[in-house]
Amino acid sequence: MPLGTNRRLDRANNIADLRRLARRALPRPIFDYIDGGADDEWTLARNSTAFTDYELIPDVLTDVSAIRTATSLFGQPVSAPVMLAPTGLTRMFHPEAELAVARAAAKHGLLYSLSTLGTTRLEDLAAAVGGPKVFQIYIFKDRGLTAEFVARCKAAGFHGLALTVDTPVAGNRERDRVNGLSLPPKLTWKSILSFAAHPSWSLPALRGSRFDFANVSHKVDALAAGPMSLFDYIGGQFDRSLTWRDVEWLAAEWGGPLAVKGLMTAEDAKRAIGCGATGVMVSNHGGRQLDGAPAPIDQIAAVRGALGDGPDVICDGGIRRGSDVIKALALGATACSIGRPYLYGLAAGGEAGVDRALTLLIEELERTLALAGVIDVAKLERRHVRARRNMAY
Ligand SMILES: Cc1cc2nc3c(=O)[nH]c(=O)nc-3n(C[C@H](O)[C@H](O)[C@H](O)COP(=O)(O)O)c2cc1C
Ligand SMILES: CC(C)CC(=O)C(=O)O
Repeated sequence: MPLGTNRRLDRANNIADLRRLARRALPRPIFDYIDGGADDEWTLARNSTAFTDYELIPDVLTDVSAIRTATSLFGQPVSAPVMLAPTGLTRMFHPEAELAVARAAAKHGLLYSLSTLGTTRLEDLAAAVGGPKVFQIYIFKDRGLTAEFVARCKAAGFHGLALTVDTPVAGNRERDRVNGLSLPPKLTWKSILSFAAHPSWSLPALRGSRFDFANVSHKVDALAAGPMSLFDYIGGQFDRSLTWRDVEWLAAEWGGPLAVKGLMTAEDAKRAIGCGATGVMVSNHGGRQLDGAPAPIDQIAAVRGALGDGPDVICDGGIRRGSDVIKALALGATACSIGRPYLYGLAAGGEAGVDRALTLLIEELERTLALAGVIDVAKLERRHVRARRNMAY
């Protein structure tokens, strides 16, 4: 880790500070890949700003000397209602990649999820890091891969699966188009200058591949022909003919905790549970797919209302503060999941940076609970949150 990194991380007071550090650490096309969203990035912005439409209503004089944040997710005990969302291509952001993220999650007792398009083999991750973990599934045109993932996850001891259903085609990420982002990056004068200006990113990149989709590359060698955009990769490989029958098939084949990730409505949430899922991740992929989709936080109360108490309802997207998590829980979520917040930390300082991101969010969450006069996340109720405007929720 470059000298002074720890000091810079310690001085980061919030996720926005870590984002600034990540922006400095990464070549622009790589930062934009993390930070950006689809089309006009309306949904990306809305995911976070929607939290400001809710007020927290505190209780006072409730003796908050002991605060409890523990809960369970995908059937596993976790220390707090925050999980790490799956993110592809993690090695692009730091050479320690998924192992750094999973180690920091395990240190905090939080659930980690590994993407199908991660850059670490699922067996290697499971062998190296204890702690609750979930594998995220993209269904490829080569359907044999899906059955293979299920068998490999069972053998490696993954605790759950998340099936992503919001990516039949790639969202239109214009920052990536403008930057000409490709895998591996094309060497143009502009990209060479950007990489040269960020030696702490570029030198490890020269020593090893940062662009290997480690869990699928034995079957899918699409990148071998040379640089390819993510749009072309997804267009060529992902199966767009998915339907609810595939959820039924996966639930039966896996037989364990399964969340459908990327749905937005109470009706679809009910269908997911009807097909055998044990939970849902209410998500628009962090504003990277359908621009114009509503913010997950605005859908939580309806989804919980439709599902009743049992299933996991995870609010995914836009969370930047511990208080956001508290609002989601009061509206009915079991937990929240975060993507960019930990990736900013990773880019800023590897495992220590992810640790910093998680520490900040958990401290904020505990402080918010104490200030709201609630001693246990399980005791958060609808009356602790109020729509600021005249919103139907
Ligand atoms: C760089 C990046 C890569 C992602 N890769 C995946 C992925 O491989 N599979 C997936 O289901 N979601 C992926 N996502 C979406 C996240 O799982 C999550 O839904 C999103 O980041 C939540 O929004 P947030 O970043 O505001 O927390 C990715 C998000 C980012 C930022
Ligand atoms: C490798 C990508 C398909 C990962 C992803 O889902 C994303 O960039 O949002």
